[in-house]
Amino acid sequence: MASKPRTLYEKIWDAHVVERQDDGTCLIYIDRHLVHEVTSPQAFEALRLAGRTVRRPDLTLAVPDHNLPTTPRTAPDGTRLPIADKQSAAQLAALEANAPAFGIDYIDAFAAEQGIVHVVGPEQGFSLPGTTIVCGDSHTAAHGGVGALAFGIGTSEVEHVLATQTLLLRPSKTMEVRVEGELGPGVTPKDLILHIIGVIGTAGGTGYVIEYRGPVFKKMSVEGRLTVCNMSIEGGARAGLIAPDDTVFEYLKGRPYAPTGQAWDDAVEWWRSLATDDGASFDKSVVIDAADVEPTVSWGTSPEDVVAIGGVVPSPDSFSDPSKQEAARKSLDYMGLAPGTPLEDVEVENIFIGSCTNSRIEDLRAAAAVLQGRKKAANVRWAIAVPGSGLVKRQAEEEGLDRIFTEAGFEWREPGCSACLAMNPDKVPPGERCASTSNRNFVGRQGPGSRTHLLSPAMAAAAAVTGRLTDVRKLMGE
Ligand SMILES: CC(C)[C@H](C(=O)O)[C@@H](O)C(=O)O
Ligand code: SF4
Repeated sequence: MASKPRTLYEKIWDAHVVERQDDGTCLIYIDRHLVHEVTSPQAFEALRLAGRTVRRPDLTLAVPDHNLPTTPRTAPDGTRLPIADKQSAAQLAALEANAPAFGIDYIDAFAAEQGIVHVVGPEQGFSLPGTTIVCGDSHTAAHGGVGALAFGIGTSEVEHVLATQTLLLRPSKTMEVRVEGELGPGVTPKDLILHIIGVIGTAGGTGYVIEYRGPVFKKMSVEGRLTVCNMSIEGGARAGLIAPDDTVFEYLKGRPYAPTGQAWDDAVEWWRSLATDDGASFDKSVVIDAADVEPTVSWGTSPEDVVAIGGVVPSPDSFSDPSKQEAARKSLDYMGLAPGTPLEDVEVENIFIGSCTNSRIEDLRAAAAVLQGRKKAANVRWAIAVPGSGLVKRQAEEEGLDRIFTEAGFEWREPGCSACLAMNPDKVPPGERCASTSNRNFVGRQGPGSRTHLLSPAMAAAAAVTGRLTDVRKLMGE
């Protein structure tokens, strides 16, 4: 008898069930565990107190990112500079001590490979198709871009995975986001995922794992796929993933943690078999026409508060749901915006190009293409470009992108989470706006009182040049 058609998610899930309980809860094997400094100290401490070891240190990789300053980490004479903030320093020191104590691979703050954990995983070939990947971090969904089932976990689960290499989980429902057609010029994967979240809402994916399907994703680079999957959590989903294909295999081949020789060939054969079967059904399906996606920006304090750049700040009354009306009123008050204002009239004082959503080489290239031969506007006080990893930084420097950024008036920084969230010195001052390529525009996200507008790297570069939110297509080909 032919087996029932299954989705990509179901195939990965089934391949990792260690034990299934009567109520449907499963003990799931975890293939890869990424660790950063913020959510790991208590987990390691708990292991220590219980006298436990890490079950599979070889499947665990640690790297600092959130608390690191992005200014130079060493003095000109090579001395390592101290971290001023006490809590940050303590968390970084804990990771630095815990990794060798528990025998875990550790990329330290001074290594060329250091970077944001979600940039480092795929870049090192640690994140592989068909694997289960966890990290004590909500944006772990990013790794779904290489066809992994990847999701964020809490600190107590970090401890559980460290100790057992397994997790107790209930299966998720399946959701398909199918994008038909082709994205237009100047419309990027970031615009697409902002648009998708605008359509489904921040609760649209709750209880689901999303599979992004359709011709747009087949043509999309790995970098773009990581951007899309990264923000699945902003649509409420547990994880997001895209079927692995030759684009992914070519990207991963030869990377340090990727399999080699016969093991590589065997892996590719299995990876090819993971695509959702014809006839498999999803619990929910959303269809998006790529032609409807424009360069998109956020106006409020939730990632679903998005509008095409040619649009206006919406009126709270335009929402039918009374709680959304109230939320929109509060958002607009916080953001200092009046309904009806054209987005292109909104001035920005800060530009942040970075974060695990948009700090890969393609993102920097897209921003640099807009900035080439141009300068930031006089009202733009602070503009920073923060590569997602030391390897991205080096590649960008080899291509001369750092000079394009600095000549345009940007600061060229060391890798880290930076101004994505206010856990390190990179902050947006109260009341100021930031055109930001990150993934969250929550109240206070980039510093107390900061006002975030989410957008793509090309759009952030356009905003830097004009000092206002700007349709990048107007600057293209000029
Ligand atoms: C600090 C960390 C736990 C947090 C997360 O889980 O995502 C951070 O990375 C974020 O983006 O808000
Ligand atoms: S870059 Fe931002 S979203 Fe990504 S892990 Fe760091 S803080 Fe979280």
